[in-house]
Amino acid sequence: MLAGYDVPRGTMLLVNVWAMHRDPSIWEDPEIFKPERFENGKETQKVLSFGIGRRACPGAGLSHRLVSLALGSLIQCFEWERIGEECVDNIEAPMMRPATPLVAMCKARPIVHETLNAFV
Ligand code: HEM
Repeated sequence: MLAGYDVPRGTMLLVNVWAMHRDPSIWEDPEIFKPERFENGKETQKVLSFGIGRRACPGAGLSHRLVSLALGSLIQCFEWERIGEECVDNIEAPMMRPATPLVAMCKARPIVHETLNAFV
């Protein structure tokens, strides 16, 4: 029995986490980018990107660190610029890709040259 439904043993259940993460009965302004909603651990228990419970992703801690490191490095080491004036298109294509690719220009910041020069 699961949420009132009789689910036979061995049934494969697919959870629509995409829809749950955009459910207005669970989130305030679900479509708005509001990273502050997660400040001080608020709302983090509602994020299911890594699953939940006994079969949750054991790589979640590693992934959080790696994504933070990669994003931080991209921001710290490069200056980023859009190459057009059009607004960023948030419409998604299947598999959560943007429907229109975001094309940007990046330029290494001086810290990158200084760091690389230190090794030559
Ligand atoms: C952004 C990166 C990642 C995401 C979004 C992600 C997401 C997930 C999800 C949704 C599951 C299924 C949980 C469930 O069945 O309820 C899972 C399972 C799993 N993940 Fe990840 N994962 C990521 C990275 C990693 C990494 C880096 C590792 C290993 C180093 C890893 C190892 C595993 C393993 C072994 C399972 C199976 C756990 C089990 O069935 O008991 N994942 N992951």
